[in-house]
Amino acid sequence: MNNGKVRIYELSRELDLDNKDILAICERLSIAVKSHSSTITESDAERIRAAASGAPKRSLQKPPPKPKQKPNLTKPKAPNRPVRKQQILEVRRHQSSEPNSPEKKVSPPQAPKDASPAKSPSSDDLRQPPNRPGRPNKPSVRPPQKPVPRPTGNTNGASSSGATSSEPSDQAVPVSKPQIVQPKLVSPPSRTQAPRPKVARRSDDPDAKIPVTEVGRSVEAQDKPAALKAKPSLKPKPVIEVRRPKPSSPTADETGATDTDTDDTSSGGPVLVGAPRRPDVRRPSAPARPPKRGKPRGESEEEEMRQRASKNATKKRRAQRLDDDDDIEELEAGLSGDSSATPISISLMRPPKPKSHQSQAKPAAVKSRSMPTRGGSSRNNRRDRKVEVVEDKPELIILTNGLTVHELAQEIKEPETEVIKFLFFKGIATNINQTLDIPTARMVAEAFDIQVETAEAESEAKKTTEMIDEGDLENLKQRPPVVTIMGHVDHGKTSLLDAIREAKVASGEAGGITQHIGAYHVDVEHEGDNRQVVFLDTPGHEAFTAMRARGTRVTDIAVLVVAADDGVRPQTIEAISHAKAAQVPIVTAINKVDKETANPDRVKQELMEQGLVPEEWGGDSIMVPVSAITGENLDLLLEMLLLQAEVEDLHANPDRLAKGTVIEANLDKARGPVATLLVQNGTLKIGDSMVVGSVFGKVRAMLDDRLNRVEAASPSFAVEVLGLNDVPQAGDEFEVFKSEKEARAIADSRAIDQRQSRLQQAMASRRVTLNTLSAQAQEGELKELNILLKADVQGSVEAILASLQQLPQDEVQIRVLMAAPGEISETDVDLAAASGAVIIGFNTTLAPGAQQASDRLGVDIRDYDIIYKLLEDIEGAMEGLLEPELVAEDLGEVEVRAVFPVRKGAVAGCYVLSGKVTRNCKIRVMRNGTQVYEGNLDSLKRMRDDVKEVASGFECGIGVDKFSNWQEGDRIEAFKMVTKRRTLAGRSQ
Ligand SMILES: Nc1nc2c(ncn2[C@@H]2O[C@H](COP(=O)(O)OP(=O)(O)OP(=O)(O)O)[C@@H](O)[C@H]2O)c(=O)[nH]1
Repeated sequence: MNNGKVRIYELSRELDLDNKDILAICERLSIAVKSHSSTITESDAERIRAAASGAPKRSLQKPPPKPKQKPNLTKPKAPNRPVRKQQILEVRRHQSSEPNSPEKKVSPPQAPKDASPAKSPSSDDLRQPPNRPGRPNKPSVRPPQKPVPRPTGNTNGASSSGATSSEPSDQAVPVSKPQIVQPKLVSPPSRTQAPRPKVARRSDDPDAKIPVTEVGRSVEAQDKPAALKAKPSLKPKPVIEVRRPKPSSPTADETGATDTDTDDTSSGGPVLVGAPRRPDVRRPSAPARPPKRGKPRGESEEEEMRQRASKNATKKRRAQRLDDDDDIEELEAGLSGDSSATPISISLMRPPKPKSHQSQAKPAAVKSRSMPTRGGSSRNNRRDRKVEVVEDKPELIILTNGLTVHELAQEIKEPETEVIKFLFFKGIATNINQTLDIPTARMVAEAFDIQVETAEAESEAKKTTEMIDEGDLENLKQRPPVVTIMGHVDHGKTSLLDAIREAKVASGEAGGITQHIGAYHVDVEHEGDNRQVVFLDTPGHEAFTAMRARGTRVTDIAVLVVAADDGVRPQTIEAISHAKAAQVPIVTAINKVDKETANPDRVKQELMEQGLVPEEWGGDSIMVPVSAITGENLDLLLEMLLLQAEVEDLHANPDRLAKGTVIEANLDKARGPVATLLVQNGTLKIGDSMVVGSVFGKVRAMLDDRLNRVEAASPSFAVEVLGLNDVPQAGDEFEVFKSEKEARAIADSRAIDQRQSRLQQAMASRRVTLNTLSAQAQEGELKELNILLKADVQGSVEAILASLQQLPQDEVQIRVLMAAPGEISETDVDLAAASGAVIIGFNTTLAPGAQQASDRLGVDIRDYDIIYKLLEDIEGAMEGLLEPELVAEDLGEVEVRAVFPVRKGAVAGCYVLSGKVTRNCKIRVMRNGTQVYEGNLDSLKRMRDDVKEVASGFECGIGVDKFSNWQEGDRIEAFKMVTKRRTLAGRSQ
């Protein structure tokens, strides 16, 4: 002061203001001053003091809670004010962050231009880190700072120790570079006590979880805009640690669950300050991905991360919408074994299709058609190119009758063309409307790997059980056993049956007269009861197979007759097979034990080889040594049959309409159609309306085997029935119906079916005929070789047929009338004779009578045991059917040595070089290697005489009517045309 005057610069020093600030105040207060050396009155000085008291001071280092944040007031005035300079540096560093920095997004500050500090190494160091995206802000190197009191007055005395100390101090602190972190602004003391919420909150990134850590607070203060930091009332911004959401717990993430997330430290330390935050793009667990094109690496990573997060959120929402979360989880698990990485991986994947789409993607019915092994490659190629909706091929079809090619193709799910093609290769020309019989249809189906069962076979298997219905179960009563006698020829079947009948039937009948009706029932005393056994009388051996097969279907027990002196023979084995196939128990009668040569033990031994082990040898097969002549053990045999019947537990319901089987049938001249019916269930009565096969009948009369008229026939009894409209076939089933009308309707229906079947068979037969009468045959171009093939086994048959197909059949066609395993029978000879066929046997024998028949009918029977010999003969036979061909046969060679003109022309004087030349032979005149004539030799002379031929080494004269241009040196080739049998091989060349 000076005489009540105060100079401006003194006042500025007093007020710690710049002179120009004082001058400005003076100007504002209209105090006339010129410079800082001007004087003013004390009163003006007071006014200035008062005015200056509201103005900001040059230093911002004032104690909290009143931080000075105005940039224009924080401009450093001198290097000795590092605190202010560092404060400004801090503000500038933050404001100068890159545009994409999250800080700017959160609170876009306006960087104060005047806050730029003077360039200094320290400021440079501090400026760099925050501007690098993804780079940690090094919060850990900055200890939590406490407010530093604003330095007052001289700051030169500031020591570095004070700067590094974390203790609060009221003294001015000359801050060295590390201390410039201005902890006061970042963490005011009042805020250090603030509770630190442990609640993670969601940032803009829905997946980010934001726990709070104390460490990050200093970082927050660093990065916060200065204007924001200056707000006294500003609550402490928590340092936010962005953690990756747990991919395996999307639900918790969605609901903001925090208890688990706050403990997760695997994703790295704090990376961003303030909220909202973005995820740390540098977290270690994030998969390394190449930056996208056209974008800076950091930016692309950030964008990619954002997209991933968005996709992930979308994915989760989709997953929640889907009912089946398991699919999503499975997909996620399948995509990445590391659950921590699944969110990103999932987001990059196509979302799983809904299940409905998946099921439609590969419908079961649609498949690429693969061809069977048969057929040409062209067909396969065609099929491979198209995808069809096909049904699965059946493994088994059941045929009840013949069917057309079209129907069969539908059954086996194959194109008609394939069936037709297959049959064509088998030598059967068909079209889709032609009917195939069951064997042919079976052959076709089996060629396409489909098994075939016929209704007939099915009924055979069920025959014994189908006779009893469920309704019969309550009324079942014991019935006599039905017994069939089987065995080899002359082993005594008839004798045994007669012996039993005579002993058990005739004895009780007047005169002992019985009638052959194909079945007999005998009375047997068994354990005090009068029991009965019904025997089916098998026909003669010529029809043994069919009737025995039928017999076993209706038979409860089979009596196997084996002659004790002959043992097991082929028909014995066949009978065993039939019985076993029908699951009929066998009781063996070892017959003729009365003979001296009888050896029952040998028979038993042989039977053991066939699987029948006698009881006395530890097996379960009943074997009774009997004699039909002496009657020995006949009672024992019957006893055994009844015991076996008890084991079989045979029952039927007599209280119902009858069902059964035809045993025999014939047309009696006096009585009309007659059939022996075996009642297998129910009771057959006079007047019953029945259907037998396809024949209607009304029972007019019934006779038993003792010529007794009977009114009713109970189960297991066989009766001869009169009253049928037609003769049924043995083996047909019969059934009684309640009303005649119903029976007639069913019979008519069956008759129609049967006629249709016959018609189909006839058409099938005619089809073969049509095949032979092809156009070529009609024109005489096609010849046929009819063959009837019999072989030992089916495999041989097929092999031979396959070989025959290999033979060329362009002109001569092989027509196989029948090919089957088995011996050559008399019937085969008849068929061959009727068809003009040759019988080919392979490893088989002739049935009795077949040879005589073939001799009588002139049928050629060829037997082979080597297949190539068979084929050779077949080929020879085919060649025999080929038209013979004319071939030139050389005779000799003649040289012309002189030409003699004659009246009509010229004759050649020749010399026979080789061979011979004959009159009327054919010649070729060759001149210099060229043929100049070919024709007949008309005159041949030796000397002046006509001769028939001239041999080699002699001269001769040759004249030709149509050729006289002879020249010396001509060569004459003499030859003749002969017929030769053509061969298949030659023709085929
Ligand atoms: N010694 C003796 N001879 C018997 C016996 N049984 C049958 N024979 C004789 O054996 C021969 C054949 O008897 P069949 O009863 O005709 O034999 P089969 O098995 O019925 O013959 P096929 O009807 O042709 O199959 C006859 O000459 C019988 O006399 C027996 O027990 N002892």
